Amino acid sequence: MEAILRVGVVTVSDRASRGDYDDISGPAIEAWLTRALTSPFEVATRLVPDEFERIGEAIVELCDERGCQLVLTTGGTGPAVRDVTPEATLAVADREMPGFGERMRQISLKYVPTAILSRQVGALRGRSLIVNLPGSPRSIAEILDELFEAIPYCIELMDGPIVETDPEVVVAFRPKKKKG
Ligand SMILES: Nc1ncnc2c1ncn2[C@@H]1O[C@H](COP(=O)(O)OP(=O)(O)OP(=O)(O)O)[C@@H](O)[C@H]1O
Ligand SMILES: Nc1nc2c(c(=O)[nH]1)N[C@H]1C(S)=C(S)[C@@H](COP(=O)(O)O)O[C@H]1N2
Repeated sequence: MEAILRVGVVTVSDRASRGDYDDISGPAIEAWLTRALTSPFEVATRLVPDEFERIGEAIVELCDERGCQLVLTTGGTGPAVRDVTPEATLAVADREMPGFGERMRQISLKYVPTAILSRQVGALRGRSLIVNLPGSPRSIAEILDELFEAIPYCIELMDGPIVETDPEVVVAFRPKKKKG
C-alpha cells in the first residue's frame, strides 16, 4: 500500500486559462486539502480551457503518469455550451460512481437552488477517483466539507493510501469491521 496521497487538481476555465482572471478555485482546493488532511499528500495542478480533449488529457496524465489516486476538477459542469467537463471525465473513465453526483447536488442545494445546474460526476480510472466540482470558488469548501467523508474509504478500497483528516474539518467515515 502506498503511503502518500497524490492529488491532481484540474481547473477548467476559459477565462482563467487565458489570464482574464486569476484562478481562485484551484488554489481553494489546495487550501482545503491543507486544512483538512493530516496524513501526507502532494498536489499537482493543471489549468486548461473548457475543451474536451484538453480536459481528458490532463486527467489521463495525472492518473496514469503522476499516479494521482484522487483528481479533483473545478469548472465546466454547467449547461453553458462550452461546459464539457463531465463528458470529458466520463470519456476517460472506466466506471461512473453515480453516488458522487447525487451527493454533491444534495449538499449544494442547501446553498443555492442552482445546484441542479451542475452536471458534475464522480468516476474511476484504474485506481484513481475523479470528482468534478463546480467552478464557483465558494462551492469548493461547501462541497468538500461534507463529500470528503466518503473519499478516504473509497481510496482505501482501491488499495490507495490511508487518508487521515482533521475531525474539526471533516470526519472520514470507515465502516466498522466485524469482530472475529
Ligand atoms: N477558476 C476560477 N477562479 C475564479 N473564479 C472562477 C473560476 N471559475 C469560475 N469562476 C467564477 O465563477 C463563475 C461561474 O463559473 P463558470 O465555470 O460558469 O465560468 P464560465 O462563465 O464558464 O467562465 P470560464 O470558463 O471562462 O471561467 C465565473 O463567472 C467566475 O466568476
Ligand atoms: N455548492 C455549490 N454548488 C454549486 C454552485 C455554488 O455556488 N455552490 N453554483 C451552481 C451553479 S450557479 C452552476 S451554473 C453550476 C455549474 O457550475 P460550473 O459550470 O462552474 O461548473 O454549479 C452549481 N453548483
